[in-house]
Amino acid sequence: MFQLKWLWVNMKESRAAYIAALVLSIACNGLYITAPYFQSRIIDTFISNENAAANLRDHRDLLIWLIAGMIGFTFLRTCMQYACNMYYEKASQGMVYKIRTHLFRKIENQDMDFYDRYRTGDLMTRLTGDLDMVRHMVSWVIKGCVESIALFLASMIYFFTIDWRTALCILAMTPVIFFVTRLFSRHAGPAYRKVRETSSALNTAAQENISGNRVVKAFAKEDYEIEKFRMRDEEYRSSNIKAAMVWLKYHPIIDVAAGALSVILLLCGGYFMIQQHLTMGQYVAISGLLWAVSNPMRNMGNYVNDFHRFMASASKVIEIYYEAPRIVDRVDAEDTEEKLRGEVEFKNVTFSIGDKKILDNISFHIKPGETVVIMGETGSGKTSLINLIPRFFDCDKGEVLVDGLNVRMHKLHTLRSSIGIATQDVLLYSDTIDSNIAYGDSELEEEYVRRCAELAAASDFIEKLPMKYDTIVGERGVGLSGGQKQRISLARAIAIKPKVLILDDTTSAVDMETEHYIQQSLGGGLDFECTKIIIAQRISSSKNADKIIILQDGKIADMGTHDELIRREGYYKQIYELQSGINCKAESGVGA
Ligand SMILES: Nc1ncnc2c1ncn2[C@@H]1O[C@H](COP(=O)(O)OP(=O)(O)OP(=O)(O)O)[C@@H](O)[C@H]1O
Repeated sequence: MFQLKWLWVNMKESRAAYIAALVLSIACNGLYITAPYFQSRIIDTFISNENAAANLRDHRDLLIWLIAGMIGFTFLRTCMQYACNMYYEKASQGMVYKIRTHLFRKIENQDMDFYDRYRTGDLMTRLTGDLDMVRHMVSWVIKGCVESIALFLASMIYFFTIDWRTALCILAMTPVIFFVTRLFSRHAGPAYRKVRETSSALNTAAQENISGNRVVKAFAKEDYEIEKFRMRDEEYRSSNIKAAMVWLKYHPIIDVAAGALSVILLLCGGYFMIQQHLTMGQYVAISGLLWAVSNPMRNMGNYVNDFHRFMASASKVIEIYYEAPRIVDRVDAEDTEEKLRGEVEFKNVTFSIGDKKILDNISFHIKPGETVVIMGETGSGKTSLINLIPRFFDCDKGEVLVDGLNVRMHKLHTLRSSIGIATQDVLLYSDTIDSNIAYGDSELEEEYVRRCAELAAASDFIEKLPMKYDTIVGERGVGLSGGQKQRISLARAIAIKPKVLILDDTTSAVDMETEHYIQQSLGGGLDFECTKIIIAQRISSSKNADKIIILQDGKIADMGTHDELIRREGYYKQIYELQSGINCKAESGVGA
């Protein structure tokens, strides 16, 4: 029942409103017995009484009071019900708002590996469907249970005050309902957990499909994907049917038991009326209020259903709610704001993901303002290496230092906001080009945004777009070519005036001429001093670098300047010869 405790904790600010709503609920449902009470008094005094005509003549005031009471209490109950629903809504919306904001903050602050563990569709389900179920629990299920219990108790107390024998006969059905509901509850839990899992799988399939629609089209795999989605949909459908069948199996028993109450009343109530333990007015009052006993019995199954749905959803929400990132600010972290110069050093760094060693004993030093190019075969660990600088991951052994201070000792926000990264997978937001470059900084001057675009060789194509810098790019940059997206991503990294600029294969999709222009810009065009770490595969990118690091299977295979490396046998020399066509010429010479 941790889920219920968790709800209570999260209701802290809305607790008063919620308790007020619960109290009003109880009062409202208690008031349901007033109408039958007045009704029975009217019948017994003015209709079925042998002196009814005389009573009507002599006690007209009483009749008026009884009718006024009936209308007055009904009106009061309606007003209270209105206020009560308002409080429920306010409390539940307030609580869900708080949980949703907290969840989103949690997801935002998670480590990189969190996003490997959870799929986007699943996270979306937690933020939407699951949270809605939590709200449903607060504003509907608990409300319904409290109202049902209040109604049931108030009616039963009223029945006992009328005639304990008839009340006991009606109460005799309760154990049957209780037993059946318990049996149902045991089977409903697993069924609804399955529904929750299949719903998440369905959302994930839809999300991955929609975001990967280009690949689907490119491979003409629409039918394959439709079939895959249909299977998820089928699983979701059958899990829902199975859960519904559990309820359907028990529902008739509960319904028959609740319906039997009318027969019991007819037989027992009729008998006790003949025995003069009950008056006609009292019989009518019990009969008129019988629904207040049978409805809660019927509804119990629905509440149990919803309760299990809530338990399954709340468990998923709670999992993320308490998920703590491992990479956080240390208590003794230094605030190095304004002081960073851009010096980067790796000292015997080893890094693994799971059991797999990705980087092994890496050591190098980059002075502020230097340009360093990292090269190596695909999968050699280049991206993993640069990921350690802004602490997207922490290394297992050794130290990564920025300005002589271990990155773990920097405040995360200061460290990351001093590093500009243009990642390999370019992500643009469905917003204007201007907003994408000035990402999250509405104060950034338009002039400066244009300057950054110029440095990234993006201004020419932006100026040709229909709305120029106000052109809205589609989701993830749809509508732009790969090279155009890369250049906007580069402009965005430059716009924060970083102390360390990291480019992960950022110019792989641009033509040689544009790449040359970008190199010139980065070389002397920036109006701020920064260290550049560039992952590249082209010799044209590394020729003028202060240092080139060659990675091979997570180890530094070689390091030096362009001139030094082409004099040595190895990966760099091979790449150099390949790209400058030396081998080809030699080969063609041999063949001639
Ligand atoms: N999240 C991850 N979980 C497990 N292994 C990973 C993960 N990310 C990377 N790897 C592994 O780490 C190794 C290095 O990957 P990395 O992306 O750093 O290489 P890279 O040199 O940048 O490759 P590329 O040039 O293709 O971008 C690869 O073998 C890869 O499979």
